[in-house]
Amino acid sequence: MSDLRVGVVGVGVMGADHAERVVRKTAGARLVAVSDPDWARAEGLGARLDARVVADPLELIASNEVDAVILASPGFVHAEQLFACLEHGKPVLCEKPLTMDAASALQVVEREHKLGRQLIQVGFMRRFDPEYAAMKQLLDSGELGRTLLLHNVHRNKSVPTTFRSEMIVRDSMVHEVDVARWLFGSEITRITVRTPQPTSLVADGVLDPQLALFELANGAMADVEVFVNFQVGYEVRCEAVAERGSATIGLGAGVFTRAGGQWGGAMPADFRVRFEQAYDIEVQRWVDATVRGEIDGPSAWDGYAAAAVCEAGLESLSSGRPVEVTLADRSKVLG
Ligand SMILES: NC(=O)c1ccc[n+]([C@@H]2O[C@H](COP(=O)([O-])OP(=O)(O)OC[C@H]3O[C@@H](n4cnc5c(N)ncnc54)[C@H](O)[C@@H]3O)[C@@H](O)[C@H]2O)c1
Ligand SMILES: O[C@H]1[C@H](O)[C@@H](O)[C@H](O)[C@@H](O)[C@H]1O
Repeated sequence: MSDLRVGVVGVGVMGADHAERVVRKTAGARLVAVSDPDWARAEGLGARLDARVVADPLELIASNEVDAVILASPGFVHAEQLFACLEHGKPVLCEKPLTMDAASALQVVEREHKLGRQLIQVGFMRRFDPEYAAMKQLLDSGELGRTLLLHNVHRNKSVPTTFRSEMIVRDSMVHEVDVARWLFGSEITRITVRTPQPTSLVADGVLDPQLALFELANGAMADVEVFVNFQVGYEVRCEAVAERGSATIGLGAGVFTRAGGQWGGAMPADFRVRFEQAYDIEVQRWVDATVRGEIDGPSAWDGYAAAAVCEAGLESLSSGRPVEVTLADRSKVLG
């Protein structure tokens, strides 16, 4: 069987990381093309990884030389590029968020459904992280009884100054939205986002950190603190509280002081370090499934459901009130 020929669209932080991963760590796949409006960036990476540089992302997607696409462009261009992937029958691993709002995400789900074949997998990589996966296995085993609630912490060392309050919901909190839906196997029906006084280390008007509460259809709840300018390092924790015990992931051992880049031991600087294994497993399983003509991970529906929750979250962020999540009827959309 010949290697899956992969093209990467958008080769900034995440796209360059995935391109490198395809070349160095993924079996059964070959990087053949990269595309980015920043020509110098694409050219540098293409030369280093021996991949063709294509100026127009849509041309890369349409190319007969590309079997499957990794989409790591900014979220606001995902919809157009996903439609192109569907039009050309190209399997695609699309970085989160699927699209910028629930309406366009639902259009993507519907367009894919019409094709009668799942081509889209969404980059909610935490599902592939060995710690999260072990926690899910434990909770699903029923050993701790029913899971009642989740406490989540999501902290980035810092983000670019272009990162606004809405992005904290749509780009960062969206991971906990997916984790909660996945761990509970239930939809989020209501979301409340509140903000304490913001850190003084960001521009005026940026509401960082944020605290959210998710209420799920099965009666469970999840809270999350998202703080994207924590200064110290990258920290993602999740504690599941069940009837007969709790399970926590993302903890180092011992000392609880966080200062000067240290917490017990060293803290990872960013998601590429903390979730390296998750990204590796995600891409390998996506390649293997694509060769079989399937997906093996979060679907377009998962991307849509997360977009719908984030949209309600943004409304709650501005009103401070709980907002019901409006979700299309899955059985009607997917038949
Ligand atoms: N799963 C994760 O943990 C994770 C981590 C970081 C980023 N992401 C996601 O990955 C995507 C990229 O984020 P990033 O941090 O790499 O951003 P980035 O700004 O570093 O890179 C984005 C790249 O896309 C290019 N670009 C701009 N418009 C484009 C277009 N129309 N077509 C193709 N490329 C275009 C930019 O020139 C840039 O090189 C986003 O969707 C983001 O949410 C996911
Ligand atoms: O785009 C990134 C990425 O999704 C990371 O996993 C998350 O921790 C960041 O907050 C977000 O900005």
